[in-house]
Amino acid sequence: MTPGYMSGFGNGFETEALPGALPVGRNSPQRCAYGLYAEQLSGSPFTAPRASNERSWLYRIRPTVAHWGRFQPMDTRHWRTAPCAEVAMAPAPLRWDPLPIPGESLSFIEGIHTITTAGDAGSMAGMAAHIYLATRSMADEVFYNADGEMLIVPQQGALRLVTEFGVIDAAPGEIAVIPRGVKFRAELPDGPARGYICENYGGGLTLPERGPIGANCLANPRDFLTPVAAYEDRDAATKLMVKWGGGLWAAEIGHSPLDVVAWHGNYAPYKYDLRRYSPVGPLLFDHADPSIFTVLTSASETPGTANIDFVIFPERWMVAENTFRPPWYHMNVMSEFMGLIYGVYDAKTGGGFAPGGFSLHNTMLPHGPDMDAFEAASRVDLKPHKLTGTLAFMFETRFPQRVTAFAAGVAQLQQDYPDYGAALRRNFDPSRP
Ligand SMILES: O=C(O)Cc1cc(O)ccc1O
Ligand SMILES: [Fe+2]
Repeated sequence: MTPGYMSGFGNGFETEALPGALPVGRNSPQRCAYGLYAEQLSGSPFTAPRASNERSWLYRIRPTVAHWGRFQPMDTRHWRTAPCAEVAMAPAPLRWDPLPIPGESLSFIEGIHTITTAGDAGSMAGMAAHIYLATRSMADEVFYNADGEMLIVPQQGALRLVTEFGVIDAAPGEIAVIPRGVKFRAELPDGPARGYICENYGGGLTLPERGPIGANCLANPRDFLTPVAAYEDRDAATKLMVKWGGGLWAAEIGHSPLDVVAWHGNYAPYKYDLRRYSPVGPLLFDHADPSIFTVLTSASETPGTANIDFVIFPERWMVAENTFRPPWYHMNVMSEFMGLIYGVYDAKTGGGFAPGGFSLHNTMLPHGPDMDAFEAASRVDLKPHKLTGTLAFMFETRFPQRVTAFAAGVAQLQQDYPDYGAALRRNFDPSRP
């Protein structure tokens, strides 16, 4: 089965898997078609301004209260939630080799390994950066996250996300976003899978303003795809898992809660192919701030200060004249978690930043190109040059990120990375302007 999608970002969508399942011109008829129940899922406060007001109406076989049970606490394994101060780490740049996918049986949920947490989930501010390592499809298990929205970045192996709203297939190079409160199961159509997750405790991810860029380029709304309604009518023992208040809880219920026959609204999961991103950049000289490559942003209450920016470093032409083209050396009030989906990242050509690996350049910690990248970029003949076959990304947040005990202790933490700066040679010669 190939999932069907509707195009557009944040549209008021409507979709029905059975004809006439959606009420016409109203949300709550006295009796819904086919004996369905109507249920509203609100992603924003009822009174949020129109531009940020998010809700959908779901017409389902049973309302969520009937999918409910007595929840028992589950082992959270390697999943952590902010605030989480497990270890004190000296200020240093940090980088990890890819975590291998283990041989043991791990579902998408069981395989979540938190690397950093930031802010405070209870205050609905901040985020966590996770790696997922999955070896088995979820079967008769459904999950939803009350603590945050999940931005999923596959790096190896595809995911099939069977959600209440419909089915999303996401392969490396694509991303999928599951809003807070949306139930889903993750299946592995190609076998073992690895990738990154940004768990967003704050306001929902949305498209950034384009400002003087105008009406086109960057991430274009029509490239975002939301699934058409698809439902399961299945009375079978099912484990419903909920992440709530930093804990994981499970209840046994007797039916699939993915039973939404029709829905309408603007609060729904979606996917996006990062290769559709149309970058805009420096055409003559200098290196622009990475904010030009923002795909999605989660606003905070302070204008211009994102709770999270999701930024990519895609294939693109480098044309700037008399310019050091890779990222400059810098210190940033925002903290930067980076991952590499494939290829080579232009600031780290020394081989230490591998696809599937990740790095953390925390609040006000200095970082920049490694020695190989600096030497090559300062001497290269500056012809127009295309960076090809590369896709890196950054989860950037206004909050400092705290490393988990797992990430601080794992064998893939590169012990020598904090010293890469020391390899940069002194070139100063006062007699040579
Ligand atoms: O540190 C990094 O590699 C990410 C980054 C890239 C860039 O082009 C400018 C600033 C920045 O933080
Ligand atoms: Fe940076």
